[in-house]
Amino acid sequence: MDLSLHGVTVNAAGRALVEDVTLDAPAGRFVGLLGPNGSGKSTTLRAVYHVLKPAAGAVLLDGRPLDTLAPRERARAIAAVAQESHTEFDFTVAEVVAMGRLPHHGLLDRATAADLGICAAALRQVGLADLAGRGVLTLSGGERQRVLIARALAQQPKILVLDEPTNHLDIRHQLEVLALVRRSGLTVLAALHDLNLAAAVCDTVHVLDGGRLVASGTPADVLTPELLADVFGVRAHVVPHPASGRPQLLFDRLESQEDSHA
Ligand SMILES: Nc1ncnc2c1ncn2[C@@H]1O[C@H](COP(=O)(O)OP(=O)(O)OP(=O)(O)O)[C@@H](O)[C@H]1O
Repeated sequence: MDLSLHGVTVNAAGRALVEDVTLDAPAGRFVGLLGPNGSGKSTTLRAVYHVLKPAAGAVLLDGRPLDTLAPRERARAIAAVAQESHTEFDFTVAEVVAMGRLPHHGLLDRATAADLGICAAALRQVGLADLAGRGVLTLSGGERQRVLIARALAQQPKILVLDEPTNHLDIRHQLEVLALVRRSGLTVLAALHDLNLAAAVCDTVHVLDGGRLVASGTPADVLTPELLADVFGVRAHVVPHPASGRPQLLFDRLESQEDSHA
């Protein structure tokens, strides 16, 4: 399913948090949303998973405006893993993942054998099958993050919206989760802070700065030393990864940046 944003503006507290954002996430592509802290990544994603309503513009699924879809239709199309989504209730891991099946049933319907199979497969995919009976409050931050990804996969959406999906994950799990999401074949729109991971995994990236899109294209086109200096205020060298050929960034030490300001 194609996801596109057309001129999306989101206002709050009397100002535009994001303004006139237009981007496409074509079916099956992994699209990264990059930008410094406070640049509007989460706000943009919230407009996509319908927690915030754009003041102008539209979010389109296969060309249909998101707000013309019924809530259940939206929930079947889009699964989101938001930043710091946490629960105060001590549900088991299996119960949290089973919540991903709700858009496919009524709230009071019992889970079918097929649902249980889908949930078990999602937990296996994130490497947490052994923790199905554990209370989520007893999990580490990284384990909890993987449970939320399993819940999103169990939802069997067409589009995955991920806000910092590798937050809390160690390096092996960062690579595994992103590879798993890529293999899923779903349309993915993900806010990512790690620019090297973004360069390794994204088909296209879009960079926000001060609530506006300032660059869009392939990681190689976008992640240039000039953009990294202008938008992130860092000096970086871009080198090809020796195995994949994808761009990788080597950052200068802070001292040498201070020297350059002297
Ligand atoms: N409800 C709100 N009311 C007022 N300001 C808000 C609200 N939500 C977000 N903001 C502001 O909007 C800007 C963009 O926030 P957002 O969370 O989208 O940025 P981000 O790029 O995801 O940042 P980070 O990388 O730090 O997670 C920030 O300056 C933030 O303080």
